[in-house]
Parts: sequence; structure tokens; C-alpha cells
Amino acid sequence: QQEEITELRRQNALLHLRLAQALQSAQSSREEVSSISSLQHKQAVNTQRNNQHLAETQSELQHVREELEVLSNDVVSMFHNLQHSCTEQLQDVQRKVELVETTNKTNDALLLQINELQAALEQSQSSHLREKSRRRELHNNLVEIRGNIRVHCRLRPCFSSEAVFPDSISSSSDVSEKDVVVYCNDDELISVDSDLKPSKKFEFERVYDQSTNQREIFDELQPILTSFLDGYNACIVAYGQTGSGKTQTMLGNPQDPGIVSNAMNELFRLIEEKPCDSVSLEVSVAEVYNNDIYDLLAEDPKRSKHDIVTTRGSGREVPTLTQINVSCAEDVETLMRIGLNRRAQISTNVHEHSSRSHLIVTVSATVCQQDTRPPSSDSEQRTPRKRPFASSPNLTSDDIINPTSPVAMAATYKTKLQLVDLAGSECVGMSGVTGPALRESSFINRSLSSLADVLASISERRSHIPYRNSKLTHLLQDSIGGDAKMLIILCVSPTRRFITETMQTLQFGSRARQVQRGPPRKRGSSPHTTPRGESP
Ligand SMILES: Nc1ncnc2c1ncn2[C@@H]1O[C@H](COP(=O)(O)OP(=O)(O)OP(=O)(O)O)[C@@H](O)[C@H]1O
Repeated sequence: QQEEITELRRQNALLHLRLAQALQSAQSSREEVSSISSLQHKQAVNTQRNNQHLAETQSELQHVREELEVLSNDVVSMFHNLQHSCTEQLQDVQRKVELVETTNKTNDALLLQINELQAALEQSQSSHLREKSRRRELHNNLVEIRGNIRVHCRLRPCFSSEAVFPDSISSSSDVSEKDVVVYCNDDELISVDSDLKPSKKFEFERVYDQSTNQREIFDELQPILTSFLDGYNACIVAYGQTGSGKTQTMLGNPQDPGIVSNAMNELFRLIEEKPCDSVSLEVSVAEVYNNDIYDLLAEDPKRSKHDIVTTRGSGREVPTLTQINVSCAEDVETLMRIGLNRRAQISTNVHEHSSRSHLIVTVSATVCQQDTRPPSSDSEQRTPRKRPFASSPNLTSDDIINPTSPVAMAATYKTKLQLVDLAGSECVGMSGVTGPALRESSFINRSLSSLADVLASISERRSHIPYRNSKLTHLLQDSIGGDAKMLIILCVSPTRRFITETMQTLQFGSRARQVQRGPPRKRGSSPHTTPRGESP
């Protein structure tokens, strides 16, 4: 029993131990249950909160959905609008692009045309320049061959005052076809239809019709100015009956300047082109009135007459004339204005402002030629330009024998350009002048016939040339004959009323054209030239 009691006690102890363990685990389970239930409680609270939150979120979501729908509707309508306006703008842009493309194409075509035109222009400009230099060359050759006197002819327009047969159709006093008897056939031929058949034709170096303007006439004369600066004396003379357009051609008017103004502008342009040479110009303005020379730049021109003297170099000079140094074309304009106000004029039946004197504008150039080329063995290349010896004070006889010497290469020479507006040749019966004017006419006609005599004597190569028969020819002596270049511009009216004067003018021109030079002189062979017919 003891043993059983011990055993039971041991079992009891074990059971106590187990009980304690069971109680302990029951305690921990209870704690676990309590923590689980508190957790459950918390979860229930969270779930409730979450549910609330969810409900709120769902309602917000609903709200957002509704807004989104509104917005998407807006976006769709905006998109449609945008698409529409973009399409329109695109179409507009496309139209513009098409327009630009077409314009570009047109521009391209235009550009092409412009380029072609420019190329053609350049070509024609270069061919014009070539042609110009060829013309200049030809002009010089022609002068060598044909002589130094050339004749141009200008036909002026008709004026109603010249009508002999007033226009029967319009019964006005305009010039009718029957009145016109002078025609330009081409730019070298002019013909006069008198009652005699066939019509008489005259050929000149150049014929200008009524439509030719002052500038075109001047363009033909430019080579003379080049020759003048190259050392040749030169003169341009307008010849014709009274009222035929001589003053118009030589002097023109401020709106339409004539040869004098154009020549001065051109001279100053040419001088600017020759920077190596120093050129100084002096101008005098004189008139030959009743075979006396008057200085139109003097205070009182009619107070003193002036005489021509022969210089040491066999040139003609009027030392007492006023010579003004000019540095631009405007200076010359001023002098011309002063001179022309003092020129003798009257009113005749033919012309209201008939010039009663020969007007002579003399431009004297002193050219100091600086040839900077290096010495060369080629004598042709080193030959100085024409006539550097004309009046060089520094030249010795050695320089003349050897034109390549340094002094000869930097020579000074003087040349003279005379621009002459002759008084009109006139038929006294036609102009209706009497008294002092009749005397003037007689002097005018005599001096013009002296000019014709001089030209005839040169053309016939007479040993004596009657330069001194009139003050006009004496004053122009250096510019007529010899190496000098002379250009006569015949001015004629196209009407029947002046047919006799026109024929006389054209015949004068034809005779002047016959003036021939001798055989061409070898260039540089004789620097000292003596005008033909002058005794050395
Ligand atoms: N080519 C022309 N074009 C227009 N008008 C001209 C032309 N030629 C001359 N005339 C006009 O004819 C008129 C006479 O011309 P101008 O004075 O030049 O004659 P002229 O020959 O000098 O006469 P004169 O010897 O009597 O002085 C002027 O009124 C002038 O304007």
C-alpha cells in the first residue's frame, strides 16, 4: 500500500504538474483568445472605417466619373472644332503654298528671263564697247583716208509758219505734205524733191532726221573730243541758213542742252579718266560781228575790237581775249550765259532771235602727259601719244629725234577746240532786213563765202589758202586743214519755202566733204606738223 501510496503520490504529483501545465496553457490560451478578440475588435473597427471610406471613395469616384464624362464630351467637341478649323487652316495654307509655288514658278521663269536678258545685255554691252572702240578705230582710219573734215547734216522739224500750201483738208495753217521737200533717206543720205525730176540726193558721213535728239547727235561727235585731248586741234561748226537750228544744235536750251554743254561734260569726264595726265582748260567766248572780233566775256564787249596774232609755234591766238580757267562744266555754263547775253541778235521775217554774229567758244587745253611706262626696246610701244611736241617748253632737239627720251615721254602740249555757231546764211529778200541789218547780212554772207573758199582751196590743194580773207577763217585757221579735226553740221529746214537756202547749204556741205588730206602720214614720222597750205 505504501508503495501504492507512493505510486499514487508520484502520480498525484505528476497530475499536479500536468494540471499546472494545463492551467498554464489554459492561461496562455485565454490570453491568446483575449488578444485575438481584441484584434478582431480592432479589425471590425478598421473594417467599419474602411467600409465608410470605401463608400466615400465610391461616391467620389462616381462624381469623378461624371466629371470625366462631361470633360470627355467637352474634349470631343473641342477636338471636332479644332479639327474643323485646322482643316480649314490647312486648306488655306495649301492654297497659299500652291499660290507661292505658282509665284515661285513664275518668279523662276522671270528670274530665268532676267538672267537671259542680263546675259544678253552684258553681251550687247560688251559688243557695244567693242563696236565703240572699233568705230573709234574706224573713225581714226576714216579720218586718215577721207580727210580731217567731216560733214553731218541735221534736218529740223517743220514749223507751221513755213507753210506755203496751207493744209487744204484741215483748212489750218499747218504744213501740208506738199510743203515738205527734204527727206532723210537713211542715216547717210538726204534728198531734196524740187519740181525738177529726179530728186537731188546728198550723201554725208551722218544724216539726222527730225526725231534725232541732241544727245544722239552728240554721241556721234565724241571721237572728236578724244582726238582733242590726244593733241589734235578740233572744231565743230554749225552751218545753215537763218532759223535752220544751228543755235539749237550748238547751244540748245537748259532743258535740252546742245553740243557745247554736252562736250564740256564729256571733256571733264575724259579728263577724270586720264589720271596720269594733268589737263587744264581755259575758255574764251568771242563773236565775229561785221568782220570784227569782240570779247563776249569782257565787261563792254563792243568797246574794243581784237586782233589775231601768229604765235611762235605758227598757231593763231587772240591774246587780248579774256581766257577763264575752268574746272567743271558748270563754270563753262556760267561763262556761256554771260557771253550769250551780249551776243548780237535781231528779229527778222524768218527768225525772231536771229544771230547776227558768228559765236566762237574756244576751249584751250594744256596737257602735261606723264608716261609712266618702263623703258623698252620696242620703239613702237614707246612712241609717245600723238603730238606731244606741240608746245613743250622742255623739249630739246635730241628729244625730238629720239621720242623715247624721258623728257619726251613727259611732254606738255596745247590744243584748241573751237565750237562755232555760225550766223545764218540768208537771202536778204526772204529775211526782209534793211539798214544796219542789211550791212550785217552782207558781212555774214561774205565771211561764209570765205569759209567756202578756204575749204575749196584746201580741197583743190592750192598753194595758197585764203585764211586771212575774213576774221572768221583766220580765227579758225588752226582748226581747218592740216592735222586738225573739223566737223561741220549742216542744219536744214525740210520745207519748200527755204528750198534755195537748203540746196545752197547741202552743196556747201558736199564741197566741204571733198576736202581730202594728202597720203596718210606715217605716225610719229614728223612731229612738227604745219597746217596744209601754210608757209612754214
Ligand atoms: N531740231 C529742232 N527741234 C525743235 N526745235 C528746233 C530745232 N531746230 C530749231 N528749232 C527751233 O527753231 C527756231 C530757230 O532755231 P535756231 O535759233 O537754232 O536757228 P539758227 O539757225 O541758229 O538761226 P540764226 O542763224 O538766225 O540764229 C528756234 O525756235 C528753235 O527752238
